[in-house]
Amino acid sequence: MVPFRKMHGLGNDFVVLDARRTDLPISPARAASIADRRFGVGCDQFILLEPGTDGADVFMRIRNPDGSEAGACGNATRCIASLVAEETGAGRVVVRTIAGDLPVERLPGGPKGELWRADMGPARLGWQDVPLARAMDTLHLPLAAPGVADPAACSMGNPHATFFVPDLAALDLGAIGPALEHDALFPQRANIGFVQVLAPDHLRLAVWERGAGLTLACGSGACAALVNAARRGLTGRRATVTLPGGDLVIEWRGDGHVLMTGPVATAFTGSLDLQAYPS
Ligand SMILES: N[C@@H](CCC[C@H](N)C(=O)O)C(=O)O
Repeated sequence: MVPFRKMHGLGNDFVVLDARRTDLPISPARAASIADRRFGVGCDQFILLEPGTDGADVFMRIRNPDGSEAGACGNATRCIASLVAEETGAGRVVVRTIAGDLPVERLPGGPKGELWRADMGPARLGWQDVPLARAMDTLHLPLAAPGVADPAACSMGNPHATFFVPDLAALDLGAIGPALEHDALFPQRANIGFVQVLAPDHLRLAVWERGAGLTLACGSGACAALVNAARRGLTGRRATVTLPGGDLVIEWRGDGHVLMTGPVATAFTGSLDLQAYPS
């Protein structure tokens, strides 16, 4: 039996397995079946911890419930930093992903007395960075679906497109999300954000996540939403982003790095029999 921890950031939930000391045979298919909400434990992202080296405290491998690998997961970055900090007592943790090293700090605040602030790295704004299928201005993509049009795109280590809408509640996100995620403009598919600007320092956001569908919160999506809103002149460079699961505070620093502050939680721990899931 292999121990796991179920964590979440604002209801964006993760099954976390620890392969730092013992190698664990986790194929994409096995991760997907553990992530299945009916036949497995169930989660929005499956997280495998591997040893950190050369300045990183831990390596975090991220898989969506369809088995695909992601370069970034903002909510999991905070959760994994808090898990490592619990072990070491450190207030600062460097989480490595396939997209880069993300320093995370513990701060006082929030209902539980602590929040975690992750430096999610620089927002990347070129069409090749997202990536998009061909050269174009990432501030205006030729893409539309019923009720939405003209998104902006950027990469936060994973691909994001952000639509700005007058009324988020009026959209049927489950109906329009899948086609947008798979549009031919996105050779690696994309996470699709839908943003209602409430004030120059407050956004309401819902995200149809690549490989996962609608989630209660998407940290990298909140970073992309603030960056794209600021690029469009709709907000300043710091805003509260209200997601279905709660609030994140996002700041796009002058050097291009994006800081994300929010809570973490452990829902429960358990153990699972890996052999019960396809290899
Ligand atoms: N929930 C995440 C993003 C997870 C990865 C994403 N679905 C992708 O495939 O890029 C977050 O909090 O950022």
